[in-house]
Amino acid sequence: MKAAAQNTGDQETPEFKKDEVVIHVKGLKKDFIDKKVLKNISFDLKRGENMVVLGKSGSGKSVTIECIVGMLKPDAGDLTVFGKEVTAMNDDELKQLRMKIGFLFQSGALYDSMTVRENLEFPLTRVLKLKDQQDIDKRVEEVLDAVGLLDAIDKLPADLSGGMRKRVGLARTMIVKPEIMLYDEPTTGLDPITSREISELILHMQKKYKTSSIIITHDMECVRITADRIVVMDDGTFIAEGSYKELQKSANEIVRSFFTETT
Ligand SMILES: Nc1ncnc2c1ncn2[C@@H]1O[C@H](COP(=O)(O)OP(=O)(O)OP(=O)(O)O)[C@@H](O)[C@H]1O
Repeated sequence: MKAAAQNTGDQETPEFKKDEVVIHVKGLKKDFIDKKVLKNISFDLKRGENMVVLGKSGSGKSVTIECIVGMLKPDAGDLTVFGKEVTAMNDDELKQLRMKIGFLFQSGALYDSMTVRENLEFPLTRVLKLKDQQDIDKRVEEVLDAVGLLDAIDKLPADLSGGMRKRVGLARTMIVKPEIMLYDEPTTGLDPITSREISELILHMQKKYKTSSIIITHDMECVRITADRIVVMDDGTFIAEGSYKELQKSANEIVRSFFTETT
């Protein structure tokens, strides 16, 4: 059997400034009426880096991401994306920001009545407002090739497996070449082999498009394959940070509990 790919942190063609910070978070706090959800979150995401966030259900992972894209307003702390304070952005600036950030939701969220090609054309014509059909065809074919699904170009989502739909969802997000990718449980609901394929694809897309990513997952195989760096969240704070190998040996019981099934 082929050995699974693993993130070595090496970039194939480092055209970008090494160590450039794309997301800077310091002392982030967010309360809801009866609950302090984010108590003190700080991290920097660097260009081209895959950062995995591990944490129990309800620890505040999704709330952190919702603050980053300006869907939720933090109560305190610094939060800059590409050097700009998110909380100070107006609607236009937020719209611009969101064009540079791709989300991959659990469902993949494809339009059922559209073919794969039409699903992929949609962000090009609606978001990027492209008109040149040759350019559109080229982009659609390139991204489908990257996810290994060129043969499925004229199929409807209903004719694809769950793993294939997830691949098309990833292709549809990547087609606008977002500089930052946010993955919320990308392998949930998939069998182990398909999960591994999706994880390897996330790694492949990082290398091909030089994206910076935050990956929320409980799938430790996905963590092992994709992560340059892992942060562990518990009760609204980060309690540990390191590589897979480092955290696997952690003395902290909560941190180690994530790794017990795979060691
Ligand atoms: N809009 C909201 N209003 C009130 N409470 C919220 C809101 N969004 C999230 N919460 C609460 O914040 C806490 C953290 O939620 P969050 O979705 O960030 O957890 P999570 O770590 O992503 O969990 P999971 O792994 O289950 O997705 C939960 O107690 C949740 O109920």
